[in-house]
Amino acid sequence: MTILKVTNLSKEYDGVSAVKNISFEFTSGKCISLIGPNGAGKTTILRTLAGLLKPSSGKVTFTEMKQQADIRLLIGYLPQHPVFYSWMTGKEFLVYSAQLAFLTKEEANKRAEYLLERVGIAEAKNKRIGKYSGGMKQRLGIAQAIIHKPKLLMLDEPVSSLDPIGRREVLILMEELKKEMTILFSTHILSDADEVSDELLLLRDGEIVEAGTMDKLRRKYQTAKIELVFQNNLEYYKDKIDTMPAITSTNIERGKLHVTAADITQARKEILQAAAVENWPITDFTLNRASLEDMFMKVVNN
Ligand SMILES: Nc1ncnc2c1ncn2[C@@H]1O[C@H](COP(=O)(O)OP(=O)(O)OP(=O)(O)O)[C@@H](O)[C@H]1O
Repeated sequence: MTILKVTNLSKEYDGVSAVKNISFEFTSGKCISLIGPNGAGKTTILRTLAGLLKPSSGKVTFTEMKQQADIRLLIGYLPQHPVFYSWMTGKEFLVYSAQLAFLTKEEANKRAEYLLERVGIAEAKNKRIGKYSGGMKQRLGIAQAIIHKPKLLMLDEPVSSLDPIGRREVLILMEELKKEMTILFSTHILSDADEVSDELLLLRDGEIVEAGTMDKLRRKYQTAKIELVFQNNLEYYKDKIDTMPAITSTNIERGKLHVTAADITQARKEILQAAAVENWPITDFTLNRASLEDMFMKVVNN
């Protein structure tokens, strides 16, 4: 079931066009990532969906929202740089946040205890937030964002500022939470998106350049890379490989011939057949798939 529908959304800041006429919709229960380089418009989209920014044009519709209902009841939002009162303990902070969300003191207490467990920081509940690690702060921020049981949780770059341990903790938490709610999060790292999201929206300069599942993207963009080392005459073999139908590009770097191709099986076949027939002096043949980051660069720079 569709939970959110965005139609022809645009946002301009004093003549700067940050989001340009984008449309998409989400099905409930999915985890969707907004991916794009710096300045692509991720934060602007999230802030607009959260009701913190007014669109210049276009429409955001939450299908579950009753007329006159407050959008904030449906959404939990964790900004890229959340601000905490570092002198408060984690528990005090959540109780305070729950009371701001109109829970009674007793309910707030119960919800805070539950969420401290849920996000895995119960042991540190009476420690001051100033003493928390980056990963713990981020988990506390997520607990605060879901204090009022929203249907849609939006996280702006939730793992970008974390070290590998903190990053792992938060990605695991997101993996668990996505069973309970729809999650939309932004990142500029494709491998994070690959790990937790079901669907991706790839942005460049305020526009959606690709949308769909990671598998779809892989099929469309992933290229193979072959590295070859020859005993001699590198240039000669480069010219030969260049003319093969499956090969996209070749270049020589530090004594190695780097070859890219869309169809790895076909490329390997063409090279190895020629090598066998003409007895090429190959001393090394390495086959790699391009990394996710290579793929990201390809999509955003297209
Ligand atoms: N308050 C503002 N006033 C003017 N321009 C802004 C403002 N906020 C963002 N922009 C511009 O809008 C564009 C999109 O910015 P936005 O922060 O949404 O991108 P982003 O993808 O979240 O980037 P990052 O990864 O750096 O956070 C950029 O060109 C940015 O400079």
